[in-house]
Amino acid sequence: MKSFEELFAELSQKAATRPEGSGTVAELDAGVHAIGKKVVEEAAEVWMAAEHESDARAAEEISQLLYHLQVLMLAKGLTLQDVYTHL
Ligand SMILES: N=c1c2ncn([C@@H]3O[C@H](COP(=O)(O)OP(=O)(O)OP(=O)(O)O)[C@@H](O)[C@H]3O)c2ncn1[C@@H]1O[C@H](COP(=O)(O)O)[C@@H](O)[C@H]1O
Repeated sequence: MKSFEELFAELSQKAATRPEGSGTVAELDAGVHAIGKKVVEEAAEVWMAAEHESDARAAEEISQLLYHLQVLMLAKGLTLQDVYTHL
């Protein structure tokens, strides 16, 4: 288990060091357009799980959406502070 901040730190490290086999690196290489499509797909899965599946499934889908949002932030060069400033 990890926090939002801990995941962002881990993904930032992956983006910088580009380890072999990292799905994050592959997704970053696919670019903003592809990552954006993944965000939309995951958001739809969150909606479907929240409406039709268990709370546990909804939580899992939400975690995946948060992951893909963080990858999009990294692809755009956005920091946590850039986002938090709007909360
Ligand atoms: N939290 C996540 C995470 N959430 C979702 N995903 C990715 O998002 C996909 C979402 O699953 P779906 O079932 O919706 O997708 P799918 O359509 O079956 O998958 P694809 O065919 O599109 O890959 C998963 O297959 C993962 O590729 C994640 N990939 C990585 N992480 C974490 O990110 C960190 C870095 O991971 P790597 O870069 O892979 O080392 C690690 O701590 C991981 O636990």
